[in-house]
Amino acid sequence: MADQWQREYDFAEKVARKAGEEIRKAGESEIRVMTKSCTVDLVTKTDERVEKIIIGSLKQEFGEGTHCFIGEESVAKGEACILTDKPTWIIDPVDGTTNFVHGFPFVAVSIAFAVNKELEFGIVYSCLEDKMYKARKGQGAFCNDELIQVSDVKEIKKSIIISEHGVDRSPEKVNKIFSTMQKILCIPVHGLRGSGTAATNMCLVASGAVEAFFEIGIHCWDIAAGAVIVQEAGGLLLDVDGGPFDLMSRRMLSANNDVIAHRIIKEIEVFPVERDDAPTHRIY
Ligand SMILES: O=P([O-])([O-])O[C@@H]1[C@H](O)[C@H](O)[C@@H](O)[C@H](O)[C@H]1O
Ligand SMILES: [Mg+2]
Repeated sequence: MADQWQREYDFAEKVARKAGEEIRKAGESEIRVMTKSCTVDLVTKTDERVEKIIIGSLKQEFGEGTHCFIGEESVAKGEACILTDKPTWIIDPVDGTTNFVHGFPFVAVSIAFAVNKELEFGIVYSCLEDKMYKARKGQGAFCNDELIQVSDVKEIKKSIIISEHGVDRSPEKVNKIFSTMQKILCIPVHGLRGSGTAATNMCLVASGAVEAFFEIGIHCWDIAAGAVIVQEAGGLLLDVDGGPFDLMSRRMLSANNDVIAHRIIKEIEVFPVERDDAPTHRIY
């Protein structure tokens, strides 16, 4: 069916815009900060409220029980994080919570939709910049309705690379992250960056502002929507060791092309993380 999931796609954009408005308004008043797995893993009442608004609106539009949901704050409260073949929404209500708390101006709403474990579309609304990124499988990627494309740079020495350090601050992991960054910086690349939101980082790859973004320790809700947007903009997704991308593995490299991707992979010091769908999963 040609327009299958079109209603879901259109509605997701509306919901993302509404969620972004809520986040912008909430940022104008005092923000109540709480923590999750550790003292640097922040969450606010806005994260929880916006997730409820998104899931509530989707249930109201498409009916209770027709779709499954994986939402960052619902999983934090103990809901399962298992991707099945059923139509499933994968939601990060506030990607860049630390940015939101500090007033650092990159915060995104990330909404993806998967069927038979395949991503059908992704919406990333970078709400403080008012940039609506979206992509549907096979139909290109857009920012504010303009077609976007990854950069055509193939020389690593002419690239900008993004990585992030996440919230797990165990010294062995931090050492590996910074050792990787040092090696990449000294290739040398033009620069290293990080916006503080994985969803936005992926949109920066998709729109050609940077050549690659990788992270070990991200979650499916941080990257599901961005994954469609990068691919539809002509980029690729891989595991950080060069194997196939696995949404639930918490390991992801997105790049403009395979030359840049494989040059970065040579430098990445991989460390173990528990999968999102592991039965004993602890949230980081
Ligand atoms: O917690 P959150 O702000 O939704 O998401 C975080 C952001 O995407 C950050 O860029 C990334 O480095 C972390 O790994 C994520 O957990
Ligand atoms: Mg996130």
